[in-house]
Amino acid sequence: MVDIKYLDLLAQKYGSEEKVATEIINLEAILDLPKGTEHFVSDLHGEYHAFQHVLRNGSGNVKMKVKDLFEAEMNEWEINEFATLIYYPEEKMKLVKSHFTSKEELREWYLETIGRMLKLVAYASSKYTRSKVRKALPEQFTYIIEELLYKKDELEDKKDYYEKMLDRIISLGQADKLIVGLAYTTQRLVVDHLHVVGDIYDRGPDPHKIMDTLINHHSVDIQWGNHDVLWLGAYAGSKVCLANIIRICARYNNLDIIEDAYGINLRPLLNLAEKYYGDNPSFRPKRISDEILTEQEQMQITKIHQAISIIQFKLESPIIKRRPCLHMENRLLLEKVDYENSEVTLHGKTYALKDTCFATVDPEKPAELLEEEKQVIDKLLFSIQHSEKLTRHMNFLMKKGGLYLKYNGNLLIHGCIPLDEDGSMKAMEIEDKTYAGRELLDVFERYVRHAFARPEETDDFATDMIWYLWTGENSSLFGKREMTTFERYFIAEKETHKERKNPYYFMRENEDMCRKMLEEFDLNPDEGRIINGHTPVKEIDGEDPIKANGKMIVIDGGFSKAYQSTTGIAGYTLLYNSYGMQLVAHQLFNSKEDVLTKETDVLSVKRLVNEELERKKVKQTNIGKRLLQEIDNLNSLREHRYMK
Ligand SMILES: O=P(O)(O)OC[C@H]1O[C@](O)(COP(=O)(O)O)[C@@H](O)[C@@H]1O
Ligand SMILES: [Mn+2]
Repeated sequence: MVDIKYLDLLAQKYGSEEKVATEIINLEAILDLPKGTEHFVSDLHGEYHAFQHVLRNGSGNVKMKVKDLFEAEMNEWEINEFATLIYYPEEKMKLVKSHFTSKEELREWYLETIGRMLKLVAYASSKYTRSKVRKALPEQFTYIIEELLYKKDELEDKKDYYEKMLDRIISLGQADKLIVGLAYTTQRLVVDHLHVVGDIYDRGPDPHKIMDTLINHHSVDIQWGNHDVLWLGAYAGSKVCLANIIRICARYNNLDIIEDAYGINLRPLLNLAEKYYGDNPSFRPKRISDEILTEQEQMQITKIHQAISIIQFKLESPIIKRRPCLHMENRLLLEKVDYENSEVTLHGKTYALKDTCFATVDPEKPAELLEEEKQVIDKLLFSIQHSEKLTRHMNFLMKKGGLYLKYNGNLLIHGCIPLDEDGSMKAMEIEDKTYAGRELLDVFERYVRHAFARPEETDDFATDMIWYLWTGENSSLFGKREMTTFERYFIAEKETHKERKNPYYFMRENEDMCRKMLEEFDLNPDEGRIINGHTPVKEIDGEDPIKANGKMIVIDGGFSKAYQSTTGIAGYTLLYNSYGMQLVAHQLFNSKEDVLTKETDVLSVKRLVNEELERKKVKQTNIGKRLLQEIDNLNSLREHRYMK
């Protein structure tokens, strides 16, 4: 049954039969174009520069296209230099231009470079409609570029016309801007859509810059990682999440993110830290190699790190007590400590404590915050909830993000789908109802959205559930039995540091299990795949990121510098274009300067995940389905309004 009101609205939009017909023809043409390229990244962990690099080179896609076009006329060095110009046009142009000694030389370079860039843009845009390409062009040059792009050299007089146009661009001093514009257009065209499979935040120095990049990106979605949810939780009013994000920033020497990027005053916390804490080897910041810190700076961070960790441990206690359904009583560690003998008993075994810093802990009421601690955390919460930039970033995370995504037949999820040992979906009882599998993830997400919409409520169930998503056994984002933060600070025995993983992380090697999980999400197991982040793939030990006969792909390859020694590489990305899926393993990214001066583009090794038997078209994608629906509606409009 056609909804008449809806048709009225459509009729207003199109106005005439010809316009409806034109739109139908247009949409049908789009359906037959090859599917656009999807780009998957995960576990960026604040490594903005490395992320920028894979975005700018389209995971090697830009260079591949340059080679396709120019291999015959350019040598390897020239190809690399040209590719670098596409990645970092402003900086590279400055370097290149500094070598020229005459105006004529520069003019020649402009003519050749702009000519090549136009060819590249034409090639990269061949699978898009003109209107889509137009949107990717630099606004101020749209007209000129379109003239140049769609030129036909055969006509002599036209050739003249184009040469004149290029000459004028150069003489009017517009060539640099045009080159920059064309470079960004190319970057944009090689990747149609970006998926970020979680963990933008923590450990690395620039998550806020990544967020700004994503906000400006033409087409992106995000599957929240446990670290992203931790930041969402803090913003949504969870004090324990807030203590965690500051603790992690202190641990990795990233307090600048809190202070400078988000404008939060850490003075009250520092005062508290100075009052109660001294040096402590367990709390010295990591990652001090790239930045020399004075002894005094290190000491300040060490003290803050202790102060906020103790606040965190104290804040965990009341949540665990008021939420028995979370079954986290074994994490009431401050209560378990024997303060007199400085030891703790875990799973029946007693361990000596080391590097303790319990100056603010009252053994009688270990989880009680001092008045000063209360004030500090309340002030911090007020500041982060009023940080303009953080508000923007968190709203964006909510708008573009979710716990999982079904996209073009695949399931994208940061962590796991909690399973029992026997491979069934692990059930959890929440507020008197039992959930498992997809339903469990859906209810988790509802709590996140509920808490986010009510930032003034700090102790309600939904807010506590965000913390559970960070650290709880049944959390699809964490997926481990317990988070052993306390043990790693205070107990030497490594056996206590182990975080036992949910069976999912072993069973995902099995094809049938992956098929079952795809079905749980109503996806076709013959065609779909699960795309995962979260657990670093240890290439170094021979671990394969492509699992379960290609049904499971794990793309956490270690953008995070802190984890690169475990993985042996510097991150994976996944590309999915009309020909199939390819996994790209990236080698270490040193710096932009290295790329610019030595043309040492990060070496990337590509591996085929699958090849499509027939080139995939837009009509077989999510967007295609939407377009088909639109065409249906337009046909109804024609039938009901114009065909009498
Ligand atoms: O390496 P760190 O800073 O000690 O952090 C370890 C903690 O991070 C986690 O691995 C979670 O972070 P990831 O999502 O990046 O794996 C916890 O399981 C663990 O307790
Ligand atoms: Mn993670």
